[in-house]
Amino acid sequence: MTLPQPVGDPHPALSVHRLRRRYGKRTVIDALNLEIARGEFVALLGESGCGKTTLLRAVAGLDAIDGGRIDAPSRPAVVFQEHRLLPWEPLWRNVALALDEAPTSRARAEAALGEVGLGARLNDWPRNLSGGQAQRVALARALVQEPALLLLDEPFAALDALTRIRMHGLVQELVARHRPGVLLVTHDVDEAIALADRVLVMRRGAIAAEHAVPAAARADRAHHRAAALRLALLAELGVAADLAA
Ligand SMILES: Nc1ncnc2c1ncn2[C@@H]1O[C@H](COP(=O)(O)OP(=O)(O)OP(=O)(O)O)[C@@H](O)[C@H]1O
Repeated sequence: MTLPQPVGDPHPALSVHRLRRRYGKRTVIDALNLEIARGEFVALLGESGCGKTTLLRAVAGLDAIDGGRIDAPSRPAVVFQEHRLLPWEPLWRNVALALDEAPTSRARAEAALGEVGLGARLNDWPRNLSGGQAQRVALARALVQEPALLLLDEPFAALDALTRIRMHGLVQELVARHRPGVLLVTHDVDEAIALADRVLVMRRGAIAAEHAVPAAARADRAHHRAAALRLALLAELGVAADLAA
């Protein structure tokens, strides 16, 4: 007897089926479907107000939904645009608190801070950190939980260009080591191409387009395949092609 073959990943990091979210009478997310495999990096682009943050907050369990289903194997970890560190706790405790006071939480927090290059600052305070360093702590706090799904809501948007490039390198390293599924919300087309395996374009509350990112485009932003993808994404985002040159 031949059994039917399963479709897609049998144990995805995230599965969203016909999600709906309303604010009052306005439908902001409408019948949205999304699946992210373990170890897959997905970037979500879309013009302001199309519903990206609403989707991310629903997936994080921070907001109610009005219809459909969200399945994730465990609680996702989230990094926001602001670091959201507790100013009265030293860095190691800011990270350890994500582990609900497990007996090993201090050692694990220290290891996680080491991974983001802050192993020498364990007892320092959030007020003494630069914006990039604070986002490193936020990343350590997310990854120490060993999440199956990592949600990144424009985590580099407030950083200067050089720090942002360094953070891209760090995130690539960390994701390669920990292999969570990742959903990155960003406004930056180049950031999406540099980091993601797959880029989604959201429009009016649903996924309107989807592109796999060729490895050559990810590795080299000057590669012709990166340029072609960039133009296609900008066109889908409604940015005129002459601006994209
Ligand atoms: N709490 C709320 N109450 C009412 N409307 C809301 C609320 N939160 C968001 N909205 C509306 O829902 C729509 C989607 O908002 P959302 O923040 O998800 O967009 P976005 O794509 O993340 O935008 P941006 O890129 O500017 O962050 C917007 O029109 C917004 O005004």
